[in-house]
Amino acid sequence: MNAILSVRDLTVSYRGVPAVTGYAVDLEPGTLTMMLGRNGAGKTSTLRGIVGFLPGETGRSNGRIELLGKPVRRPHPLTLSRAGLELIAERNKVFTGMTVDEQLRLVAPTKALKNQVLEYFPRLADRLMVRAGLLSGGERQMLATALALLRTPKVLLVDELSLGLAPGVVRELMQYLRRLADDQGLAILAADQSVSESLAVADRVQVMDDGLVVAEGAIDELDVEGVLDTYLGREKV
Ligand SMILES: Nc1ncnc2c1ncn2[C@@H]1O[C@H](COP(=O)(O)OP(=O)(O)OP(=O)(O)O)[C@@H](O)[C@H]1O
Repeated sequence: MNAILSVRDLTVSYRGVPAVTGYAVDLEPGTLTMMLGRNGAGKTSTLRGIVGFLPGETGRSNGRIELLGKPVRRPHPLTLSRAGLELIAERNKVFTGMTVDEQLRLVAPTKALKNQVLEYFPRLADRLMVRAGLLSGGERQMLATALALLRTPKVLLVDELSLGLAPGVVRELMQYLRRLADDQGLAILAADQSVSESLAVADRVQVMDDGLVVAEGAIDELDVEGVLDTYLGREKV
């Protein structure tokens, strides 16, 4: 096992009310793990619990986390970002008044890295002078992903990249995740509700229900039909 991020016994609660119990995952470089589950299943809480809540937030997490072989004693989004783990949050925040180029330049350590990241997102490259507030939903997700990549993470956690987007755009974004795992060797854990688009790109799948992982496995081992029928409703792949 060559896990770059390892999580065991993660619990997440809000004001003492548990939202996630006993979560575990191992992420290896170059792999894409998709976390599926209905609204309220605990996907966002799991990802937030891994990176840690900020003081003032109601969420609390507990568990054993190892990043690059080192135990993470008090997870905090900023320290983990510096250590190589980025969370692209649901309804991520981009600065709507700044152009795409201004935001990329703010974060990019070098122009070469900015150009390298833009190669993944030709649509963004075409919209460099556009204010982020005028981008489409899919383009905003691309910008948020590009900004995360400029911090050169080793592990990417992605929350609902597909939220509110048309299936064609979702497929495109999922292909970016696949390529980032394949080309850059990133270990990616992405929570999503777009089942068929997620299954099309995943190496492994975790299904969450009511705060628990209720099914998981490599994509070729998983009883997809059974999981769909039991936990995810009637959508067919
Ligand atoms: N800030 C919060 N305060 C209190 N309870 C919360 C908070 N955030 C989430 N919860 C609760 O935790 C549980 C899991 O929610 P979570 O958002 O993690 O699920 P999810 O699978 O990401 O759902 P969705 O797909 O709708 O975002 C739900 O019962 C939710 O009501």
